[in-house]
Amino acid sequence: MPSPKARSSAARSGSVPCTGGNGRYEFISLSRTPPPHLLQRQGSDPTTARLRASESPNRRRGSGSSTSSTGGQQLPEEDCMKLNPSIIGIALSSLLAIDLWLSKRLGVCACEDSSWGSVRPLMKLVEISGHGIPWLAGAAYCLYKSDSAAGQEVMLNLLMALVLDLVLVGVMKAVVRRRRPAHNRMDMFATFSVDGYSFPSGHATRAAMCARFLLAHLVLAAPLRVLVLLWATFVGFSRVLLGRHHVTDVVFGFFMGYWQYNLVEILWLSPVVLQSTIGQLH
Ligand SMILES: CC(C)=CCC/C(C)=C/COP(=O)(O)O
Repeated sequence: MPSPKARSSAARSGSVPCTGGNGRYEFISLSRTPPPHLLQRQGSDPTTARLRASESPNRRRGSGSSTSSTGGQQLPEEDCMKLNPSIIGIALSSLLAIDLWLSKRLGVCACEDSSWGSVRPLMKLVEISGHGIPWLAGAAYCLYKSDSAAGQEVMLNLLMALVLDLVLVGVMKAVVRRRRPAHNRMDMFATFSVDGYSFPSGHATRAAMCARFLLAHLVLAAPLRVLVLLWATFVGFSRVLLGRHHVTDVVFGFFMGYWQYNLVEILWLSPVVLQSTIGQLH
């Protein structure tokens, strides 16, 4: 019998124990060609037959060209690479499971019968405050009413930012196609077809982007700055409470909105650029 130490070192080195003709255990390597007397017996040994059956087609074909060295042993590259995706896969599915569980637990305003169903109307008001239509209409109205060049510039760029946000979120939703939580009631007003999808939360991206925009260009008083930050956080949180989104949709949405504002700053439309563009059009 091999000692436990020998057994564990065999497992590490990728060899399997099998009995030789004299009844003693001999170790054969899975990645090396075994001696002929063992090769003959492998077909009849159930353990080795199973292991051979689970070998990759490349290895079965005897392809020795694609190898990498691990601990002195030559292992096929594909075996080394399989390890990482499985670790990432396990981490991702664990995160997904936690996300689903947490989102379900937090969806306390998903319908009137839910545990916090009585505050659903309030949550829906918060939802409207982060909806695209009031923001687009508000920015367009302020642009129309503004009589200073600086005010018009800011409002025009806010409009551009809102349209950019709708486009980027729409593309992302269409690519990822994550379904909304099962407990969500699809009773939102004015939605695009991609809003049937969940990832990322459009309200969260808009809230994060608009909050940065307001803090940078409009709101100066400290209490109002705090209020803007609280509003953005609450808009994101309300998405999960209403059962509209998973937690990860909102967290990603906040990051995406924050990053979108950087893009808005890069693409900023200045009056000089606008005038020269209009001049070229004429
Ligand atoms: C019709 C317009 C102009 C915007 C749609 C806004 C909307 C309904 C986004 C969906 O947000 P969530 O992804 O957070 O549910």
